[in-house]
Amino acid sequence: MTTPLRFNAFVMNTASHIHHGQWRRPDARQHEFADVRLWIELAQLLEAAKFDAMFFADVTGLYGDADGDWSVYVREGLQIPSNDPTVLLGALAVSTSDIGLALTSNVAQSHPFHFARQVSTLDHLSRGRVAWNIVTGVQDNGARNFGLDRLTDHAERYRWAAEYVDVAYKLWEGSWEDDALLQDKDGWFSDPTKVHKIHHVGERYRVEGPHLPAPSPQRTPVLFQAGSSTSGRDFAAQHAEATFIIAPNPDVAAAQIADTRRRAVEAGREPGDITFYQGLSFVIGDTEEEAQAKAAEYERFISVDGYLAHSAVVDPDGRVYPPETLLKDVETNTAKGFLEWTRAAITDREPTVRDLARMSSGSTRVVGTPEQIADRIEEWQAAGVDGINVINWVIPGSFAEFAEKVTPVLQRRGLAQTEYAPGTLREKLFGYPRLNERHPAAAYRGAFDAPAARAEELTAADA
Ligand SMILES: Cc1cc2nc3c(=O)[nH]c(=O)nc-3n(C[C@H](O)[C@H](O)[C@H](O)COP(=O)(O)O)c2cc1C
Repeated sequence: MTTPLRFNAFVMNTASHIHHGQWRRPDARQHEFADVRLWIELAQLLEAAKFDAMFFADVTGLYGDADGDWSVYVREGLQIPSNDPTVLLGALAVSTSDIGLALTSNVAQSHPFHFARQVSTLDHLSRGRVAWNIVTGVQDNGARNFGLDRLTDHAERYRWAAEYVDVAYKLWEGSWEDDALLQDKDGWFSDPTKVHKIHHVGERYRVEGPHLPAPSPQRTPVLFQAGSSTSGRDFAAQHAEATFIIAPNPDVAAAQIADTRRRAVEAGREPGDITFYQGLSFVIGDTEEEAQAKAAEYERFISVDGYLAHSAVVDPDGRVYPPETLLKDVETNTAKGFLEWTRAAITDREPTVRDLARMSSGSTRVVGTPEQIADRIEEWQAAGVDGINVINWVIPGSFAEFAEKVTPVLQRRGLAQTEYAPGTLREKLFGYPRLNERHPAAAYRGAFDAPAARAEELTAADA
């Protein structure tokens, strides 16, 4: 029995997200990203094709030695200008009914009390379709935009993330009991004995509570995570319901999936508690020759400067390493997972920073007919991948073409859903409404017994 894979449209609220230079193509409309109609049109196209979610990446600054020459980002529209995906998801929530809405937010950009409230609000607005891609950030400039001197050290970023999600779990899962909200026009709006302060006191945060929103359909959003270093895998193993990887090939993916699932079991979860989404982009032709010709056409628009800048591997002082630097000589504080993947994929020699940049653009590209693309996707599924984050070349064209030509082939093979399951995003993806009992957030259900007031005190006051 073939298991359908999950398909997310991997996008960003900017003109040049991953495949830099493609916004210049005549058929590209990603430069219209500030116009909500572009996104509503795309969301409805994806929903008609039964995509599982729109997955918005996001960053809070510029890559590389942005305090040096950062003109490349501005020239290339490389994630600047960019708009906030969290705000955009509100508009998409009211323009769709079933597709998931995933946003990326890093732990330095928003206080967890405020972020938890934003997410609960979106989960209410979308009737339970929000997901959060937990990231720790990758940019010195992105950190300096929030008062830090530079990007926090890699290991410390994950410790920070652990406290951040702890605060959010307490607010989402523990502050309000399930039957606290009454809305009784003859009595109380909510039962004060069932709404609790969380009194979080930690290394980075002190949060009294209670959570201001009443429980949303999912309470905790579906939890994605992106980060593939060993620290990233440990974090994913403990917290993620789904993790986003961009492995260079199915063998490297299989090894990472097995390792992360092993860590999940060590963390008290089950191997199936965590799913894996591989990032892939597609060049589709009715014939192999047509696909190859289209790939050559995309190559014509590629911005090498953009790829080098985006994969900017910076040294601890924030200086971008020269492209010919051997990766074994690189000491970086940013995304270590990409280095590990490059070194796992290129084993006949020591790879360089240029190899990493080239891999970022090419290794995830699948070129062929719809049937050949479906064959490749089956190979990734055989490696243990549960879903695909579809990376676009052009918006909306890349997704329109995938939906028209590849999705029907996948559906015929049982590799893509033909209908949405009922319920919230978590129910659609995993078959149950709340985080399961093995997730650390579950420990906070009923954990705060100091109600706003004791029932007997209130009864007396009421008398
Ligand atoms: C596939 C993938 C996608 C990522 N997307 C983002 C993103 O959209 N925004 C962001 O700030 N960081 C992103 N990151 C990096 C994360 O911030 C991560 O927490 C970390 O800094 C790098 O992860 P690693 O060193 O564990 O691989 C991504 C990392 C990976 C592997």
